Amino acid sequence: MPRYSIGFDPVRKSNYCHHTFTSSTNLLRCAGCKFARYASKEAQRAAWKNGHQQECAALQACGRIPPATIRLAARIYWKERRLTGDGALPHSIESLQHHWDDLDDDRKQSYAQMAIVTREYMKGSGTSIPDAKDVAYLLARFACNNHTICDDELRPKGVGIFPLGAMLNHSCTPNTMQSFTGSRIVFRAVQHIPAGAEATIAYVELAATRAERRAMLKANYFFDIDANQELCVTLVPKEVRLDDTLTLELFERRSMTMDEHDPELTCVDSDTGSGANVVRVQAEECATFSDEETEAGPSQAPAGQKNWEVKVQCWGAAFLQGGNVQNDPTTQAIAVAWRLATILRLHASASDLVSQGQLEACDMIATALQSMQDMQKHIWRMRLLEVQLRAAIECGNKWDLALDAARSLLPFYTWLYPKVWPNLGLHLATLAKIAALLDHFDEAATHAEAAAAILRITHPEGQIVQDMLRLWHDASAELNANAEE
Ligand SMILES: C[S@@+](CC[C@H](N)C(=O)[O-])C[C@H]1O[C@@H](n2cnc3c(N)ncnc32)[C@H](O)[C@@H]1O
Repeated sequence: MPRYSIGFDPVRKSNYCHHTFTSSTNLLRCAGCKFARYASKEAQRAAWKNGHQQECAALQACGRIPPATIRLAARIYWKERRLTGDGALPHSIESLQHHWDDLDDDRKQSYAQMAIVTREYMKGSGTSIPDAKDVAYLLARFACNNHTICDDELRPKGVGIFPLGAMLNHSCTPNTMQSFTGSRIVFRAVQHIPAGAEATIAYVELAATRAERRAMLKANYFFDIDANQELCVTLVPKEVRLDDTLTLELFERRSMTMDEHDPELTCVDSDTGSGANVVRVQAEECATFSDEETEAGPSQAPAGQKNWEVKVQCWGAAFLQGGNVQNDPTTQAIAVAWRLATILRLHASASDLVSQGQLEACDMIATALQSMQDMQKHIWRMRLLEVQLRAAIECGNKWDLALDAARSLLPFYTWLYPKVWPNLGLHLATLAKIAALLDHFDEAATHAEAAAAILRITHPEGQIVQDMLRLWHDASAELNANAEE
């Protein structure tokens, strides 16, 4: 099955080959477009045959680098024209869902404009140009079917269409994950899958509330995780063990009921067990507040002003547990919403500061976390801690703070991700490294061992597995030496 992939721009200071997607410190630059980079002469020759010949001419004529999706669309046409000679796209691409009829007018318009840009760009190659409508549909297909090609630490390198991989449906409790070996997509089982079961992946970030995941899936993939529907599913022909790579062959139409056991995330503190009803009481409450803080407290934002929209439904409970909620839910909800609006504002400002390398973010996050003492299992506490961890690592001298943030994040990730999942493995690896740096060898050994156990499955060829095994070994040796003293 052919695959189509394109690298992101070099402005991201990437050091990977545009054909094989392997990293190298010694890349050859294309003498024509001066954009594409290759790990070897062989890779360069293969890329040339796979569409770079036309791409190179188009890039030179264009004078700037178009966005990755536009380059990918053009590349597919060039590659397929070479294969079929008539410019028609193969059935494996044509049969991918585009959901055109579900798109609103703005999005249709946006794809139509991108199609015009794609055609303009393709003109520079001297080849014939596909119909604008076909290009717009192809771009719509990308949105529901493409995969972001990432490195082992989940940093994006490029984008690709893998027609067979695009057959996998979404589940919030997936049994499979995708990873990349060079430009190849590989699906690995993250749990035991019996023969005949459906293979599923996660289309969206799993560390999100159910309401957020549902909204993202509706907006981008046009289905509702609450609705049972019949659709084409990908089956696993024979039993797959936990760390096996999947062979996907069978397709069948089945009714989907996969979301029944999807855990619902709320901020309800499971220790107290209270508050669950409050979430229901407030289920439809939604308040919009001005971004400006006023002494009078929350106020409805004037039209046109930047708003924070705060949905009370998924987080009101823990905070409200002490209050007499049944008597006055709306007042209570607005008070909570106001507090959360402040937290969201601090989170957004601190994230901006960290991206710009400014380190006041740590103090800002500390203030926001302080105001969430009574919301221990709240999703926004997790997000604040994530920014705090990034900020503390960026500082380079706040390792105690980084360790505290990483420790506090672990229960969230253990709770939200499947037991074997790359984000969980990578977080354990970060935790192990920080603990080792601060001479907490016991903790470093425990987390490095746990990280290696997960990453061995999710990244079997990754250097990170070797790093974790070495760290585990070294930290254990330090512990033994300390015990003998
Ligand atoms: C990448 S395609 C997956 C393959 C798709 N089932 C097909 O037959 O072409 C993504 C589309 O599949 C459908 N889909 C994927 N997961 C689903 C799910 N859990 N429930 C309902 N529809 C789903 C949605 O229409 C979505 O836009």
